[in-house]
Amino acid sequence: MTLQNPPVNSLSLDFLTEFCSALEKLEMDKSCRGVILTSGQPKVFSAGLDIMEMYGKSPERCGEFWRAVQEMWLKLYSSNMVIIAAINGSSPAGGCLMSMTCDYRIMADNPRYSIGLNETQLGIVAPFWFKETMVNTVGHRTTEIALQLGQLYSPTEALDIGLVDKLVPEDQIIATATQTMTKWLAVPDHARQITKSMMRKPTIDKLMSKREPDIQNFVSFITKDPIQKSLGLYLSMLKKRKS
Ligand SMILES: CC/C=C\CC/C=C/CC(=O)SCCNC(=O)CCNC(=O)[C@H](O)C(C)(C)COP(=O)(O)OP(=O)(O)OC[C@H]1O[C@@H](n2cnc3c(N)ncnc32)[C@H](O)[C@@H]1OP(=O)(O)O
Repeated sequence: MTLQNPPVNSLSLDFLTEFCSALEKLEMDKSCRGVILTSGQPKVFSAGLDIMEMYGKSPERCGEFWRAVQEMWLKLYSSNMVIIAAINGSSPAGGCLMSMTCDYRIMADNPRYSIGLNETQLGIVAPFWFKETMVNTVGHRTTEIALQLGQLYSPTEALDIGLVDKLVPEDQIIATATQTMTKWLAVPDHARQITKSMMRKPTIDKLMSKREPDIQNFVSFITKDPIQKSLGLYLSMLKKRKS
């Protein structure tokens, strides 16, 4: 699957809806046992959640958006398929979350790229299921530091902490992902799927049982004046950096 939402694959409501429906089709296709997730945009895997979906929007729309974010995470994290992330560009926040839901992460070895959950840098807070996905990936202490600082890691740093599994030159990323897929698909599906579910189920069940309160919590947090102000400042910083 190639992410195509120019310019930076930000995760808007429309894009998330389309992504989930494409993933569902693959999930139901018995002949499809694995997916390589990559970006069709230069330099960026995904810029994370579309900030415009969280800025100046009605509570109803924010709620609809957050449900789609939850759906994307649930579909990816609980997939029966082998999902390999070929991270061919920067992958902050929601982009990092998406990568962490995959079974294996291969990142292009380019020091200009970065990956991490940088929410606190925007004045927002990574919800419990973002946090738990990271704990499940890199452990509790590293997550605590990473989340409080809103740390973005270079590919080498990400490999050091286990946030990605392998670095390769960018032009070898798909070939490496394909070789890795062959190895993962050599394991009998049922045994691998039961094992994957055993590892991830507690986190998935937790969100499933708290979906509505999680949406309410997001809406009440994101629509607060100081949070809207922080997002506005961050957006203008992004635009200024460009000029
Ligand atoms: C209780 C729970 C409460 C809250 C939880 C909410 C959770 C949120 C998780 C998130 O995912 S928040 C999003 C965080 N994302 C970021 O901080 C990434 C910001 N973007 C970048 O750092 C860079 O754009 C990039 C490294 C991804 C790519 O850099 P570059 O190739 O130089 O592109 P530009 O910076 O020039 O960006 C092009 C264009 O795109 C706009 N843009 C970038 N990111 C986003 C985004 N996430 N949402 C919306 N728009 C984005 C950027 O402003 C530029 O727009 P122009 O109009 O100036 O072209």
